[in-house]
Amino acid sequence: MVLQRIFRAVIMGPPGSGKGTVSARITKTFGLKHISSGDILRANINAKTELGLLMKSCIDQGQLVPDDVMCRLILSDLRAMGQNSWLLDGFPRTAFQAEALDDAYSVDTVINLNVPFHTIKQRLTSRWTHLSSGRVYNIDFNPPKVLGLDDVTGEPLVQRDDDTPETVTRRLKAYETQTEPVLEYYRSKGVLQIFSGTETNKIWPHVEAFLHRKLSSVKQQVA
Ligand SMILES: Nc1nc2c(ncn2[C@@H]2O[C@H](COP(=O)(O)OP(=O)(O)O)[C@@H](O)[C@H]2O)c(=O)[nH]1
Ligand SMILES: Nc1ncnc2c1ncn2[C@@H]1O[C@H](COP(=O)(O)OP(=O)(O)O)[C@@H](O)[C@H]1O
Repeated sequence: MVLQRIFRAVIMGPPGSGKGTVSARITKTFGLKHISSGDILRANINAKTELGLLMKSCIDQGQLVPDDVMCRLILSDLRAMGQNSWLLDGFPRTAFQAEALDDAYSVDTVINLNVPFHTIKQRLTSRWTHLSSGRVYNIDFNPPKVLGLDDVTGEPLVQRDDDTPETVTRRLKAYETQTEPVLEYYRSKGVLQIFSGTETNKIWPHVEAFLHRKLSSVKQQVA
C-alpha cells in the first residue's frame, strides 16, 4: 500500500491573477483542502464579528490587514486541518507572515501565478463573488448560468467593495511592495514554481501537470 503524507501548498499571485479560480480546480482534482484568507475575512465581515468590523475599512481601502491578526487567524485554521493536506490561498502576503508560517509548517510547494497587471485590472471590475463559498464568476470568462445568482445555491452574487478601479490600484501597489518579497523568500528555499500567462485556461494544464508530478513524487518518498 502507498502511504500518503500531508502535502502543504501555497498559491500566490497578484490580486485577480486567478488564485481562487485555480484553487477551485486544484481542490476538485487533487482533494486538497482550500483555505482562503480573503474568504475567511469576508465571512467575518458578513457575520459582523468584532474582527470583521475592525478589518473592513482596512480591506476596503486596499490595505493589508495587520500581520499579527492574520497570523493568529490563519495558523489557528491550519491547526484545525489536522491530518488533511492543504492549499493556502492569500497567505502569506508579507515576509513576516511567511516566516510565521515557516515556524509552524514546512511548505512543499509554492505556486505563483504571474499575470500582468493590465490583464488583472479589467478582470476585477467584472468579478462577481458568492460570499459564503468564495466561488467567483466573471461576465466575460465564466458567467453564472443565471445573471447575478450562484450556480450551486441560487443565492445572490455580489461585487466586492474593494474591486473598484481605485482600490484595485492600491491593492496592486501593496502587492508590489509587501508581497513580491515573499516570492524571493520562497525562491531561496527552492520551493517556488512560477506559471506565467494571461489566461487561466492556458495556465491551468501546466499547474495540473506539475501537481501530478509533485504529488506522485511525494507518494514515492513515503512508499
Ligand atoms: N477574462 C478572464 N477572467 C478570468 C480568467 N481567470 C479568472 N478570471 C476571472 O478574474 C477574476 C479574478 O479571478 P480570481 O480567481 O478571483 O483571482 P484571485 O483574486 O487571484 O483569487 C474572477 O472574476 C475570475 O472569474 C481568465 O483567464 N480570463
Ligand atoms: N494574508 C493577508 N495579509 C493581510 N491582508 C490580507 C491577507 N489576506 C487577505 N487580506 C486582506 O483581504 C483583502 C482581499 O484578499 P483576497 O480575497 O485574497 O483578494 P485578492 O487576491 O483578490 O486580492 C486584501 O486586499 C487584504 O486587505
